[in-house]
Amino acid sequence: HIQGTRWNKNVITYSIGRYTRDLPRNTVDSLVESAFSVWARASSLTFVRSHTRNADIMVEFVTNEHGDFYPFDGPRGTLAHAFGPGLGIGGDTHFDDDEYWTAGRTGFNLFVVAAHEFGHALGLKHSRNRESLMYPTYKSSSSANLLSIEDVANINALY
Ligand SMILES: COc1ccc(S(=O)(=O)[C@H](CC(=O)O)C(F)F)cc1
Ligand SMILES: [Zn+2]
Ligand SMILES: [Zn+2]
Repeated sequence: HIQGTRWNKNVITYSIGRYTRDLPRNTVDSLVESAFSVWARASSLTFVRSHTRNADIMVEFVTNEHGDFYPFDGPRGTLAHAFGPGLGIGGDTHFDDDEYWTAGRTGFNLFVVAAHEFGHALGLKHSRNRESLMYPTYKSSSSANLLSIEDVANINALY
């Protein structure tokens, strides 16, 4: 994902394309909004939802081959991916719809995975700190605010 390192603006738009059938649409909308607000609360960034396809961050649920060079892999394995900041596909965030997406502790928690992916969409890399949201492996953290001190420091070092 060869992209720039950061967005050159503080107001970032997102839109939601194809949805999953695992959850009601308005649940997906609110979990996505909550995942963005985790980063908004910790930084000077603001996220605005748009209903056009030319938003900065396109959020979609897709399976297998889906038009970029990173096809998904069926159930388990890769859960999602996000491109770093940039024009076009930059920032776009895809969720593998062969996973079972939930708002709770079964399946994969959409809020937790989205918050991690949006970290990548903002330009953050993985952390080696198990407490960090940007640690490379999934765990269904129940805590309302997922960010570690390191995550807050990293997003503020970037913006
Ligand atoms: C905590 O959030 C996540 C952890 C691990 C993943 S992942 O297992 O899909 C990961 C992709 C990623 O780190 O974004 C893997 F390389 F595919 C996604 C979100
Ligand atoms: Zn993709
Ligand atoms: Zn990651």
